[in-house]
Amino acid sequence: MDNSLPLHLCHVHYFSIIINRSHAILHSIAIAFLIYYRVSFFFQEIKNRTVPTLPWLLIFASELILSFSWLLAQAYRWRTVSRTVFPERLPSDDKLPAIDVFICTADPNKEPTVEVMNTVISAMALDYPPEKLHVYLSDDGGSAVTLGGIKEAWIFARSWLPFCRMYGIKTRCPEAYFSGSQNNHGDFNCSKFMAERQKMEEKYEMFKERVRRVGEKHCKMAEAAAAINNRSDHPSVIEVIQEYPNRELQQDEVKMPLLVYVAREKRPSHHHNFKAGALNVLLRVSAMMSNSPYILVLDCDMYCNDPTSARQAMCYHCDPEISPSLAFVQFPQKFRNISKDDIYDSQIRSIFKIQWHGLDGLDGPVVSGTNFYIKREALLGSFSTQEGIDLSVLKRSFGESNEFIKTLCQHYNPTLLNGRESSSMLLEEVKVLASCSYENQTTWGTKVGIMYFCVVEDYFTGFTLHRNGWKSVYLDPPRPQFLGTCTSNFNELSIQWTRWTSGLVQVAISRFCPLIYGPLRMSLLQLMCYTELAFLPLLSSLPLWGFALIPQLCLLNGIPLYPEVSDPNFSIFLFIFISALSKHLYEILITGGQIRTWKNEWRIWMIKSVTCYSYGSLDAILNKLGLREASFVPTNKVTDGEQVKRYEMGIFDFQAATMYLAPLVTIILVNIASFVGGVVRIMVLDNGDHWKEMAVQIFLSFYILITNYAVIEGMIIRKDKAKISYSVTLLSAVFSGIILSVGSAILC
Ligand SMILES: O=c1ccn([C@@H]2O[C@H](COP(=O)(O)OP(=O)(O)O[C@H]3O[C@H](CO)[C@@H](O)[C@H](O)[C@H]3O)[C@@H](O)[C@H]2O)c(=O)[nH]1
Ligand SMILES: [Mn+2]
Repeated sequence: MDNSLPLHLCHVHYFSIIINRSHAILHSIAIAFLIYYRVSFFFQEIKNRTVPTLPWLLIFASELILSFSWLLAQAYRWRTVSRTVFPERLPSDDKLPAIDVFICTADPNKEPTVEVMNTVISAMALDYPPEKLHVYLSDDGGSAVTLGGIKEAWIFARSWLPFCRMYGIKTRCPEAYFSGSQNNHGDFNCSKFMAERQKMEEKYEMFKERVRRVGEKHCKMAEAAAAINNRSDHPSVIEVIQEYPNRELQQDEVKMPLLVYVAREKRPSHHHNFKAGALNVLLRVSAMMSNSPYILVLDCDMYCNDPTSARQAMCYHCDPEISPSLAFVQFPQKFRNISKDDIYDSQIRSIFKIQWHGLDGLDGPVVSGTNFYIKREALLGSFSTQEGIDLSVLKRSFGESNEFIKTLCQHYNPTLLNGRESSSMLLEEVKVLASCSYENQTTWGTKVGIMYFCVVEDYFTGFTLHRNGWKSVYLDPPRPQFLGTCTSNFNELSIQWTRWTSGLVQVAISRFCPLIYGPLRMSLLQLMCYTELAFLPLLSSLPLWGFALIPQLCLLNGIPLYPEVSDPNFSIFLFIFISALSKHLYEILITGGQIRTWKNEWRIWMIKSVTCYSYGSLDAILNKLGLREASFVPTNKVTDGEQVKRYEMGIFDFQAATMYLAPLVTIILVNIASFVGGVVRIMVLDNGDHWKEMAVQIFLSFYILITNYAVIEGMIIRKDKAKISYSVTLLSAVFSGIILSVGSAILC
């Protein structure tokens, strides 16, 4: 390696910085004018006021909250960067550090085994020395189907890995490779390659067939055993799928990474802490078996799409200058099933294309659940330098296992895998580490490992790491390193976002609230970003409810809340509106989006704010009051053909729980009523004199209606299965009637 050449480069986006900062200044000035306009109302004498105080106050509160949220979000725009790496400059293979890959799965019914095994195989096929790669699959379902599946995966991988290595295959997830287009054939068109490929494909089909049969067999057995649900009640099962290297390799033998199946013990009496709990078990089990200094975490549906990600991440972890404070390298979540329209913003565009790049210019992105290479030491600490540290202190933190505590010392080398006798001892020890009572009276999940506090373990773990002074890096190379399946229907999306927002708000309203827990421990800008995320659900849902109801109720009752069109103050509102829309459009266009992306993002933001963000916030508040328990319902990865088709065609699928639809439809009905009512009122009652005063409110209703035209269509025009059902519309009509009458009585 030539030491003079850097392993990576960081590009600061100066142009964006100039635009962002100038825009932030202009927009702030406009907001200041708005506040002045609203506040001066309260200095008028009460008898001169033409508008009741309550609606004025409410709409002002909505404007303030939204402005505050906007202000926090400016931190992401302060210093945007992107990065390039040079993996070819890494030291030779024998000097590379080892990596453990953690893959989590929870339910073979929602997470098809073949898909999970594709992720496992793609991870085994990473372009990294196989003796330095160890793949662990955590099965929270404790399912025989998954165990059977992983054994089949091992067998298939024995032929698949050499094939990929030999022909330099880039797409090493077999399903993606065989279902892909011609460009997957690589540079090899020779007949030998084609014949090999054909053979591989047959083997892959056989593999799938065998996995399917394992599934069927298990299904029958479970039926026979009266379908005892042992998902939440079973002992731990840990199996090394192939012991390696427990003997000398034969010359022609394929070098394979270590593959381990781990189902931790589950008992109804013990809280299992969802994915965070599973990852902490893997942290302990892997410490005994391979104890690699770096860990790649993957969701079961996120396969490695480019085998070079490990080397790319090592360009940072192996750089002695930044490595000491670097906790993890995060890759974006990307999805293979994003449609052109992406009506639900399933790709979470702004997070992965804008916000994380912004954080990368500060102290680094938030842990994003999957696709990150994290340093074991960042999660567990390292105790080599602190000699004389009391063993009992370590035990209080890490639990009773002496063997595990040994692994925390630097330069510990797990040797237990060698030899049959020691390996059965090892399996006994790891069973203890995977038992559900192991963490009792320890600091697992509170101080060490992945954090338990909320269901967004990723956000909270990232927050804790940054608060402890660690940094992170965001790497978004042109070829997606990992590809997953996104939620592509409204119901799943709502479930997922309700879970996320509930977790985030849980942090926001706790003692870990970034505003209390963060200051002095991290930079102001980084803190603003963590605050923005934690409060996002509240800061979007509250004002959006305000904007969707207050001006409308006032419009129906002839109360103006905004300046007249001819009033100079009108331009403040006009400016803020146009400034917000055009800045958003600018951000989308420079990151490769299109105008329709812009339209879709506005719509889904409005929809999510009044549905899942609201429910998530409520859930967190009830949780805080002790009225509800946190839950982590994994998303369903089994796709329904019709739903997929609708998503691809950009048609909303309203086959969702009434709970998610009702607020949305109610708001639309209120807006239709106020728009029609407002216009009629002005035309008929006021002979058209008052339109100037009411113009903004009429426009607001109109804007909400055209943006959400899809909902109106689903309610009135569509006849298909996925339209909004009459019962939902009827229920919402009742709600909107109540809102209109009670609201008018209170407000006006
Ligand atoms: O009790 C559980 C629940 C889930 N999982 C696994 O966690 C992963 C993520 O679950 P998924 O249902 O796919 O949730 P998503 O909403 O897609 O996950 C996002 O949000 C989660 C936090 O809510 C993060 O953990 C994920 O990494 C992130 O991709 C999957 O591999 C699951 O198998 C478990 O291992 N145990
Ligand atoms: Mn997922």
